[in-house]
Amino acid sequence: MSGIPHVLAVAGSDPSGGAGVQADIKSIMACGGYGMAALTALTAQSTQGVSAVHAPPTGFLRQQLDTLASDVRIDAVKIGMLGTAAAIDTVSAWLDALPERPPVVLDPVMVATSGDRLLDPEAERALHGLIARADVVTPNLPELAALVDEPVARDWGVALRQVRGLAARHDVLVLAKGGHLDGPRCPDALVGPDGPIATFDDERIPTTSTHGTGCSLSSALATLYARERDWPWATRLARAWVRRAIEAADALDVGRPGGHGPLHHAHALWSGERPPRRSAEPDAWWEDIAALRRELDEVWFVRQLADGSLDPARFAAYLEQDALYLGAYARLLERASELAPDSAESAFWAEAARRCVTEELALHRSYLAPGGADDGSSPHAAAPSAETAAYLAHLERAAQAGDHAVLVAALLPCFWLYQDLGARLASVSREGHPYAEWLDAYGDPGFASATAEAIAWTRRAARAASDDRVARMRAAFETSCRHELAFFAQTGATTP
Ligand SMILES: Nc1ncnc2c1ncn2[C@@H]1O[C@H](COP(=O)(O)OP(=O)(O)OP(=O)(O)O)[C@@H](O)[C@H]1O
Ligand SMILES: Cc1ncc(COP(=O)(O)O)c(N)n1
Repeated sequence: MSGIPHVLAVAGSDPSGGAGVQADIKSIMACGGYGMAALTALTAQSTQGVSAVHAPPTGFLRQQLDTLASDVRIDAVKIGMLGTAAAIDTVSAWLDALPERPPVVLDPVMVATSGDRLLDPEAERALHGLIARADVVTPNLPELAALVDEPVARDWGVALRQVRGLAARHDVLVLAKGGHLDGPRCPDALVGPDGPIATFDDERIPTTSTHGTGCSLSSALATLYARERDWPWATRLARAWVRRAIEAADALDVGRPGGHGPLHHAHALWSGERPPRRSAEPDAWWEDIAALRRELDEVWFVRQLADGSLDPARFAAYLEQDALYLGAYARLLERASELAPDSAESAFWAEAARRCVTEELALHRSYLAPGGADDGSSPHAAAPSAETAAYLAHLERAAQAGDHAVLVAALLPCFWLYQDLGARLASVSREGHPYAEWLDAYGDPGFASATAEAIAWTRRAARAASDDRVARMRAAFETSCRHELAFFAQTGATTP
């Protein structure tokens, strides 16, 4: 494979170029794929609406699909307007006849933005058969309502419930789209039978140029999935790309006022950007744990630490555990130093281990035993909690495996999550705040630059690693992040 995925749009034609296969091909190209199209229907359409629909015989649709598949490798399929139950059945039968079914994104087009119908009402039932053959379905809210036979959702909670019902019914992923909601936000969610697996929430862009957003998003998703092989990532990238195409739409001047103009599909291409792609490791891991990071901000202990209302006894209990943790963590940093592939990196981890003991543990001591002896001993002989023990056991296992790349990935969250949280906490520090010294320490620029360096060494290790080792690095990183969350939550599991 050349690395450029072949993406087939099975959809209708929109001569105005904003929706349908015209939008599909533009989106596929902009997202780094080779675009192909089999036509299900011709529409007479402009930015003002649809004036006629002509559907070729379904035998001809099948012939387009078979002729293509007998020659060209198809890496992903996007299905859009189908028009009739007969076309739906034709596409279902063709998918079943393929020796290997490629990933399928189904945009169940029923009604255009202009309000014109693009699917026979009696064909809605037949769509369920095709949904069961798709990997992801991308209905807008009115389409979703028709598919679950309920009124159109007016709030996001209802939409998510409907989407989950559809996902469970057909065991598919459903992308719930908030484009049709009222209000200033435009949320989307990728939902499986067990609930959301990725959620997104952006501001609504004030514009009438939304003709073809659904077509463009689903084509971008099929293309980016074919390249990235990860639905949440492909969704994130596709949404971000569509959003920028909506934002850039005013650069175009297509159609008379009063209609719905197209997106600017070439917005990034014309400014010389490469097609969207997933960020490199470990930045990709960081984006993957966005929900966990939000959860961390909401931990009761963190909120009360920030506003200064935290009970000092609870803070002391946390510090005792943290001191125990840091003592062991410093030894593991030394192990990373021993395993490092060169002296520059080795020096970094050794220095991090030294700072961990001399600066961070010293700060703990000053809180736990003001004026106490600075003899390097642990400030308190508390026993490790279950959370501390579990986190350290995970890190010890990574160290014992002797794989430098996996160990540094496991050690990284203790830098990164603290630095990220610390930067926010430092901004609320003020004179007289009971935990000012603590907040200031984590907002320290020295700690920020050490974190940046730890990220850079991990990035270098990931670049040199095999796919399999990168997967182990990622798992080690994510597990450490979950332990960090549990660690913060341990003293605040119950509100006082
Ligand atoms: N005004 C807007 N601002 C920001 N994002 C938008 C806006 N309108 C739609 N979107 C986004 O565009 C994508 C398509 O959503 P939408 O709900 O409009 O689908 P659709 O109705 O199928 O599209 P179409 O307009 O092609 O029928 C979603 O990711 C949605 O969040
Ligand atoms: C051929 C064709 N396919 C799909 C749509 C839906 O797009 P939109 O809802 O943005 O009008 C359309 N208008 N025309």
